[in-house]
Amino acid sequence: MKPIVQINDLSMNYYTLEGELEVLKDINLTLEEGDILALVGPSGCGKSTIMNILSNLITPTKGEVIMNGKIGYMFQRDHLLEWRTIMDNIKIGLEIQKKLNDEALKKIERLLKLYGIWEFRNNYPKELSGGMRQRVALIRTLAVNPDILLLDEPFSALDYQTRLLVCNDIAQIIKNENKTTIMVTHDIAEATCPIWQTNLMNMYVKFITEIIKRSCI
Ligand SMILES: Nc1ncnc2c1ncn2[C@@H]1O[C@H](COP(=O)(O)OP(=O)(O)OP(=O)(O)O)[C@@H](O)[C@H]1O
Repeated sequence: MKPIVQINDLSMNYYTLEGELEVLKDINLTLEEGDILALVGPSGCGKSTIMNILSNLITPTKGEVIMNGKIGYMFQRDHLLEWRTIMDNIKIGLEIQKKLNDEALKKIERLLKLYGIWEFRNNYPKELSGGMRQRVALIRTLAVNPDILLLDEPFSALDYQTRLLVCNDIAQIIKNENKTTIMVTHDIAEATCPIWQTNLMNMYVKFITEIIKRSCI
């Protein structure tokens, strides 16, 4: 089977007035469809740098990244527009891409009903809890039908208790929708949350140990 994500000998150096900063060195990995990759490491170890390279925002110093599919990006904060209803927030990506057709609307309806947001579709973001808002943000990302999900610390804006719940919640949705996912977190507990792990049969969680080791030196 053709890998959906392939990273070959990826290195990234930043050049600043203070000199050269080597952030990533010779990273290699392959993801098949449905795999989940957790990039775990403390602040400053290069997690956002990898995500920026994967989403083509910056060019690596060396190596190549092959993404065989459409990318959906979910950020730390939900970035819901407070003046739009939940439904209008979810539709926004499709509106921009001019792909808001009957099929897309049916998909949104299915996701909203399945993941407990349907009753809130005409509410405004401020009327929802932090966990629900994050679920809405994920549904908005899924609505444009991405093949590869990039999640950048998706739970870090939530309080600890909500985080535990939402992590399971989001993991379950991603598992159900069978999306190839790359998640950045500094929290090992988050990366190993039970639902990611029970998925070991058809998905797996990898740790980029090079990053963890390098940043702990
Ligand atoms: N544009 C840049 N120019 C110079 N140095 C940078 C640049 N972007 C990031 N860095 C440095 O590269 C290192 C890795 O940064 P990066 O943001 O990728 O880490 P991170 O693991 O995502 O951190 P955090 O968890 O705090 O977001 C840090 O030392 C940072 O200061």
